[in-house]
Amino acid sequence: MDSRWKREALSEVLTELLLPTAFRIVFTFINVELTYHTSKNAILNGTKAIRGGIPLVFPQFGKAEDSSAPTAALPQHGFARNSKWEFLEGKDDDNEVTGIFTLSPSSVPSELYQKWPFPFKLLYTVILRPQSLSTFISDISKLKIHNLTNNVFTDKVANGARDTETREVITVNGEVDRVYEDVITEDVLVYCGDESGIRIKRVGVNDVVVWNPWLAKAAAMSDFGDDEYKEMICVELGNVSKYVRLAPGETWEGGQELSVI
Ligand SMILES: O=P(O)(O)OC[C@H]1O[C@H](O)[C@H](O)[C@@H](O)[C@@H]1O
Repeated sequence: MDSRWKREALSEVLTELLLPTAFRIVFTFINVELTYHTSKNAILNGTKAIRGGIPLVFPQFGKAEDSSAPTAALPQHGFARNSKWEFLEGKDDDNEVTGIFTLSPSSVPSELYQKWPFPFKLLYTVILRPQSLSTFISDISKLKIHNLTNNVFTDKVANGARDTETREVITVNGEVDRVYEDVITEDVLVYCGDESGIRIKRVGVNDVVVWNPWLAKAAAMSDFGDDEYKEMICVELGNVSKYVRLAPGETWEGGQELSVI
C-alpha cells in the first residue's frame, strides 16, 4: 500500500489539531478521506471553540445544574475545547497513523482554570485507518438514527423532562437536544440520507447526545450559518449525565470509533 496517506494524514492531524481551540479535522488523501462538518461561519482564530468537528468536552458537559457542584463556575462545556493542546507523539504503524495530544493545567487559560483549579492530565489519541468517512449530511429530512430505542433520555428542549425513546428510527424535524443515558447498545448508527452512514461505537462511555439547533437557535448563533441546521447533526458520545469521580492517581479512559456503514 502507498504509505503516503499515512505521512500526510499524520501531518494533517498535527496542523489541524494544533489549532488553538477545539478540533476540526478535514482529511482528504489518496486512501483516507475524513471530513468533519464545520460551520462556514466557524471562528478559527482561537478566540472561540470551533463550531463543528469533534468537540472535546471536559470537565463538564453543558452547564452544571447544581450550583454547589465543583464545576458550577465553569462556562458551558468546560475548558478543554478552549485550550491549546500539545502534540505529544506520532506513530506510523502498518495500517494506521496515530497522533497523541495532551492537555494539562498550564495550557488552560488561567481565567478558566481558576474556576476549576484541580490537577489533571488529559491524553487524546487519534487513530486513523484508511477509509472514506464524512459527517456532512445534505438534507436533515433524510437523516435516520438507529439503536437508541428504549433508552431513557433527558430532553433539554422540554426543560429537562425525562422520557423513554420509543422510536426504532429517530428522525429530526425540529429542534432536538437530548441526552440518552446509559445507552443499551454498543453502536449508534447514523444514516445520512442514502444508504451510506456512520457507525459510532461506544468505548467506555455511557451516554449519547443528539443535538440540532433548528431554525431560531441557528439564527441566534453568530458562528453558525442560518441554514446550516439543515445539513448537520451532532451525535456526541460521552459520560454526560453523571460525573466520573477520580481519586488522586486514578485514571479513566473512554472514546469512540467511527466507521463507514
Ligand atoms: O453552543 P455550544 O456551547 O457549542 O453548545 C452547542 C450544543 O452542544 C450540545 O450538543 C448540547 O447538548 C447543546 O445544549 C448545546 O447547545
